[in-house]
Amino acid sequence: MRGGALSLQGLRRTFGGIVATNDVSLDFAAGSLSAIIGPNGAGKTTLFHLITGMIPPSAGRVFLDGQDITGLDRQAIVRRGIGRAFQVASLFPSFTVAESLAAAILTHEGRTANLFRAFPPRDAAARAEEVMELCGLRPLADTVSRQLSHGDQKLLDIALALALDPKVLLLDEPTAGMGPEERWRMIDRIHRLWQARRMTLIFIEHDMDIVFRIAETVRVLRYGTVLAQGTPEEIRRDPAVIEAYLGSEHALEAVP
Ligand SMILES: Nc1ncnc2c1ncn2[C@@H]1O[C@H](COP(=O)(O)OP(=O)(O)OP(=O)(O)O)[C@@H](O)[C@H]1O
Repeated sequence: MRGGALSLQGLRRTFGGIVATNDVSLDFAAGSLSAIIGPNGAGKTTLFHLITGMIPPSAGRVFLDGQDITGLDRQAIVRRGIGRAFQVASLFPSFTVAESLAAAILTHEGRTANLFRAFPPRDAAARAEEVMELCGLRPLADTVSRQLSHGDQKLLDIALALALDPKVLLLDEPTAGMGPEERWRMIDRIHRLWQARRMTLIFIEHDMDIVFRIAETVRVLRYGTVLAQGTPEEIRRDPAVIEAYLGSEHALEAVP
């Protein structure tokens, strides 16, 4: 089991007069797969920022495997095992997929001095191989990042996060900007990654079909607070969720 147990306790974050996150307490079991949903402005992305140390909470605490990680800086939190897919593929547009992954691994290990050697050390290269294999990026190993399709760039972003072997992986709208077919391919890929690695996976998603298809548990945010949480079936039938967010047609849909 590679997953870590994540516990959020009373997380609150304000921006001036705006309360983006208000007393959010949520538990994510080690190795679980959860979706976070909610209308625009519900505080989903802010919650990810608080978990990853991008911004400090105004109140509340974050625990990973029982250890308080509140207030640690981003790098320290990454080292503790919380990963997040950022749009990083485009940061090194002239690196190939394999080079980007090796660079991410070396940087993570604090061996940045080695970054510009002609060949990365064997272990970094081997781990880059492994992640490429896992993500289906092997055929694109020698492709320069800027030449990747939008979907493959997003996949590389996920691969870069995975290369650091996270216990908890956060994905913020991993299918944004994709057509229907590419979207399902991506979701299928993410689901298989989770099955292979069993990290704790938490993703923000607006597409309810995707959420209901793959999430084990769904957490619903509204106005910065937790409106509901439960299995997709429970959420689908929750009157507060139906009224606030989903619309009755989703509640009545048959599960595919
Ligand atoms: N840096 C910031 N400064 C001021 N207000 C902010 C900041 N970040 C977020 N907010 C506000 O906090 C609230 C929650 O925003 P957040 O981006 O977390 O919501 P979200 O659920 O991710 O929305 P979306 O689905 O549109 O991405 C919003 O009212 C937003 O305007």
